[in-house]
Amino acid sequence: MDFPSVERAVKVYRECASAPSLSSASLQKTGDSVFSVHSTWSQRDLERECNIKYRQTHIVTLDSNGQIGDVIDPGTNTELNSEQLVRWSPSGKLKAVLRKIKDKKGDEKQYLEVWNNIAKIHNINLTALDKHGKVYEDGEFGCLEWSSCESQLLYVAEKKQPKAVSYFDKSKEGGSEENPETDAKKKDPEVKGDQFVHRQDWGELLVGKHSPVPCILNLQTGQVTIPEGLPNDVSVGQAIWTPDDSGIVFTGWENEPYRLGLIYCRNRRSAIYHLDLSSQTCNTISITGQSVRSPVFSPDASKLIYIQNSCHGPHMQCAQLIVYHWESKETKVTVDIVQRPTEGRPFPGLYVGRFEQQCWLDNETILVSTAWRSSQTIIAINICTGEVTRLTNGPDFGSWMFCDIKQRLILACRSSPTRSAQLVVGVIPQEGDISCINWKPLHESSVILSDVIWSVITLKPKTEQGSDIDFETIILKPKANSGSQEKKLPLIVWAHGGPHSVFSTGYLLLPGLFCQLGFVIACVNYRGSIGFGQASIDSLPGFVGTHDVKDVQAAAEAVIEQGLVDRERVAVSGGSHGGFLSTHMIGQYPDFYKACITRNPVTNLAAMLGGTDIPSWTMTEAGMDFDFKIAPSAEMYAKMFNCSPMAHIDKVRAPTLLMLGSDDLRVPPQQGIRYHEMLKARGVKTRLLMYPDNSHPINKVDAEADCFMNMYTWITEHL
Ligand SMILES: CSCC[C@H](NC=O)C(=O)N[C@@H](CO)C(=O)O
Repeated sequence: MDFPSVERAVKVYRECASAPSLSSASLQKTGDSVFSVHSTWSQRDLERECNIKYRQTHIVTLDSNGQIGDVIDPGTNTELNSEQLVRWSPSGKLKAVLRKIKDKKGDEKQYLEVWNNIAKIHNINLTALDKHGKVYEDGEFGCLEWSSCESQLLYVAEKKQPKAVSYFDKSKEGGSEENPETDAKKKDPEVKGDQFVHRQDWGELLVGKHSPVPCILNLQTGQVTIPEGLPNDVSVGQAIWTPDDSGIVFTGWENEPYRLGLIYCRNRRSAIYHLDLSSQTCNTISITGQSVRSPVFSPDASKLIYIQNSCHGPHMQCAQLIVYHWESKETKVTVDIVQRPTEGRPFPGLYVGRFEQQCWLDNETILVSTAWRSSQTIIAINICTGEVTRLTNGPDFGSWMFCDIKQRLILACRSSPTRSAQLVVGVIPQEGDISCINWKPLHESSVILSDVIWSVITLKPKTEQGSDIDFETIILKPKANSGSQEKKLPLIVWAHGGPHSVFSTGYLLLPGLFCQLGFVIACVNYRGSIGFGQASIDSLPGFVGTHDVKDVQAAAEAVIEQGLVDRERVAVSGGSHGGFLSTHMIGQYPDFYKACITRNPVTNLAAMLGGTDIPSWTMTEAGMDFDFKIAPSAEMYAKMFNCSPMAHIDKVRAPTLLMLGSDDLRVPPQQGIRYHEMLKARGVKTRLLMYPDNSHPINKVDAEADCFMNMYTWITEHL
């Protein structure tokens, strides 16, 4: 078959990959019925080989009926290159900015700035103060919070460690014997012989983040303090002020007995703490032995909410929403885990990482985005009754991210497989059905794939698979061919990672690209994906390599049955656990798949146990309980090996492209390297691409673009 040329693929990549993705967006009230919307975006710059960040501002007015009036785009897009965190003060009059700048010597410095509407009014060189290490700007621990009186800022930074020196460092000798007291005052404490002590960090994408502590900057004095009374052996993150600024509340993750990688893993043992700043006493608010996160106070300060799920088992789970009454200290589960959604009660449960800073519609209702089958949807939760109302459910956009709420004006970002991100605003009705929102776009999507159509099909596993849990597949088809019988198209079957994650019907870059180039794409949300109830998640551990494999195959067959696809030209793709599935598919269905492309695949769970930052994952997914002190037996290793793609290596015939990130701590590159070597030794065509300075996602701009072109040439050569 004639595939579009490589030049055409480059052109399509340039177009589709130019779609910016939203980093953050917030609403500010700037006058009577006038709001400004500030959004920051990230966009690939193929010429500079980096992601650029820029800010966009829109003005939204409300009419006399309180409905959206005008949307004004003053056209003030500005590139940002040094802002790490931005936070508006409660009054909206001040803006705090954490900035990272390289000095003349090339050393990185962090500054905390405060701006009013005219100019910068404070600039504190945090690096020079030397009270702590780097400030955390990530989505797991990071925070930047104004006290209610707007005179203090709370953030999280790496705890300062005593300087480690050699026993043989002569420059450290001398002074102390002559005048130990004055010398000690001059110098920070030094520890001899600790230079090479291993300090464990929080793993993949959190490298160098070991021991976060809360830090308070007093804007009047310019001084930073690290509060006393913090619990031992706990990593502090997501810190907020108590309503009267007398204390702080934060999430504390246990460091002991050792840290397990945190990113994509919402099952780490943690607790919500309250530290009283004057008495320096710290108490837990949540129950122990759970995984909790994201504490937020209600506007009237009477309630604190947070998210909770088990710290055992799968790495992503359906969560509970907990309400803690600040005065009475009573705790209530207001939204519980949903095992199986039903037709009458379709809400599949909560799958939430962190609440937005402003998530309260009023003192009873919060707004949050969550996975809902194959979509990402915004829901309103009445925290007193636990009632859940779905606010977004239209046919055109499958992914809705809640951004901010001011009064009843809601800001959201939506996308679909054929339309890249678009900011929208709406007014939540004061009375009646709160889901009746007239959404008004602030701009057009920057990329529209007009040659692609998409749909979602629901599939049930066959009876012999002993389960009645259904699953879904998102199908992308080239429009030109979608109704005709003329020429059958090649199919790429795509499996997501996790395994407990999900493809949502938002903008999907790689599937969209291949569809633009004439492929039918099936993105399979096999059983175990999030958004389908906890029973679906729990059905997979112990059956990886079987249930998920069968679901992926059933999805491929179902798409073929629709008559559009040539069953002789089917390829499979996926990264991470999706790579585990891709390599399983070519091992278990060697006649069916004609090519395989895979990113950082898990190929042998037994071998991965000793190399990954999350050894717990390998045991859990193989169906065994993880314990921090477990030393697996030969039987356990056998179990892990037997459910791995490597156990099927002798049957593989499909040409296989492996793309590996050299710095991946989650799935060590050796997983892919060994698989590649085994294929080579068996005479199976294979190619391995190793991307330096890339980790699990392989998302540096040049690497990602190269991955796509190699995927395209590999598939077109072999289908
Ligand atoms: C021990 S790594 C297992 C696979 C990994 N799971 C969690 O980190 C994975 O599949 N990652 C996904 C993200 O969820 C990916 O697509 O990279």
